[in-house]
Amino acid sequence: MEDFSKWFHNILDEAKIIDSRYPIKGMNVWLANGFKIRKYMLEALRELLDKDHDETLFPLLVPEEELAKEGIHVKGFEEEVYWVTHGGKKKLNEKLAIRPTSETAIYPMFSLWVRSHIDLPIKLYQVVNTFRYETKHTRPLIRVREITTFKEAHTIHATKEEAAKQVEDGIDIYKTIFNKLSIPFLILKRPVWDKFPGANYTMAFDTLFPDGKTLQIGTAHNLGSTFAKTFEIKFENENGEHEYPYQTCYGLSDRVIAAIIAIHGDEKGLVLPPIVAPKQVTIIPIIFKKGSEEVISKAKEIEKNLKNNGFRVNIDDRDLRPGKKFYESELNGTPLRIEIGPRDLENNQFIITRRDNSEKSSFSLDENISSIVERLLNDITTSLKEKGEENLKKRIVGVKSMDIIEKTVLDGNIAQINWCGEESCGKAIEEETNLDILGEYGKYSGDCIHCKKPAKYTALISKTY
Ligand SMILES: Nc1ncnc2c1ncn2[C@@H]1O[C@H](COS(=O)(=O)NC(=O)[C@@H](N)CS)[C@@H](O)[C@H]1O
Ligand SMILES: [Mg+2]
Ligand SMILES: [Zn+2]
Repeated sequence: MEDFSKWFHNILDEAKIIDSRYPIKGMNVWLANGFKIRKYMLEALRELLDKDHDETLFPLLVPEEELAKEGIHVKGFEEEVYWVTHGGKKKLNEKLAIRPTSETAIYPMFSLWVRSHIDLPIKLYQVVNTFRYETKHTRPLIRVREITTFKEAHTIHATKEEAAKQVEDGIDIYKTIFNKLSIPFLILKRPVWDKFPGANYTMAFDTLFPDGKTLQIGTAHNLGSTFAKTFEIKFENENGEHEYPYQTCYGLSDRVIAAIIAIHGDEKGLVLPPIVAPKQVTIIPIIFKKGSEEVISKAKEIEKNLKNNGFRVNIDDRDLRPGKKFYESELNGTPLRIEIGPRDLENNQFIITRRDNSEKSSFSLDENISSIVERLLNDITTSLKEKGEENLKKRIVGVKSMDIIEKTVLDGNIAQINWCGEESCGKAIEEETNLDILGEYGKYSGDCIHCKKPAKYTALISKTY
């Protein structure tokens, strides 16, 4: 809890996820191991999105006049935008923004593409790097200035109802991907003062880190027709009238990788859900002088069988003590480790150890090893998810009076409080506790914890990144 930050930075280094020594603050290098985890996470995400979105790619740079068009939006980002002002030695006649997010790159093109209702809906996404000159404390993967893994989906619809449905679809996609990644989450409607600049409302996914702080790991926004009006996006409906369409966008980032590392990791290192593990099984042959050829050939046979069944498997046959190999496979979060030595051959067995709960079991070499591995990997995914959800649920603590909110949060919990729902009261609560209201969370009667007026619902409040 207390030195979570030290643990987190160490593990990024020792498990070769990123190198944060790049000479620009908030910008880091993806190392091979981390890059694979990111690759497999994006593979799973694309598989979901590609069902009914088109992947596209828009330019990195946005003309200043486009960025400035939507007043509230630009207000929300003006402190964070990086600017390009020169081409070589020549001063550009118009400043170019480096996208902090891509509404202002994409929507001028929507205005060219959308003419009639038959052009709708459009559902596209891109996976790009975006840049935000974050002034709050930057942290690798958690709060970066180059957001390297920014998946942003943007959709446009003929009716308000369709747009509202799309926000729900975006939420379902995020539920599915976070469940696949065994990341526990809460879904909350952000208070009006904390929604995405230019949005009608923002639905956010929060998860809880071991240090008791919550991290917003994804958001889905209903943009209404605000941007359509600003960017002159209009369509001719069936009766030949011109209407403004309705839009949504939903995004996630490098924070998803941060959550996988932070929530499941332990003192030995990473604990990876199989879906993103660079190696899902590592075979460690226990070799002595005599009998080593049989052990190696059996290991090769097992490796071949697992590879043919689509598992990411390797044999660690380096000339190192087994203990060192165990240590490394645990540090890297490899879900399953197979040990096989001369005595196991005599007993016609092999040993499998799970990384998530260190459970060791032996199996006969005559059994179907691929179905054993398949079952164990599924068990790991499920148990990581359940353990995470259980811990998160346990950490939501009902609080009845203002003066114990802070203590509750300092103990690593999220406080659930009665709230009247008034903005002024909500902001006063945030002010007094120096915490953030995450949003509405469930129905409740009783009085508001702060102003004693009748509560409209309960809200969650926490320390946030
Ligand atoms: N500095 C940052 N570092 C890492 N992740 C970030 C950072 N800023 C935002 N994010 C993540 O990016 C997600 C989407 O960002 S956002 O501002 O909420 N929404 C958008 O930009 C919309 N255009 C949807 S794509 C956030 O939910 C958060 O998880
Ligand atoms: Mg921000
Ligand atoms: Zn109140």
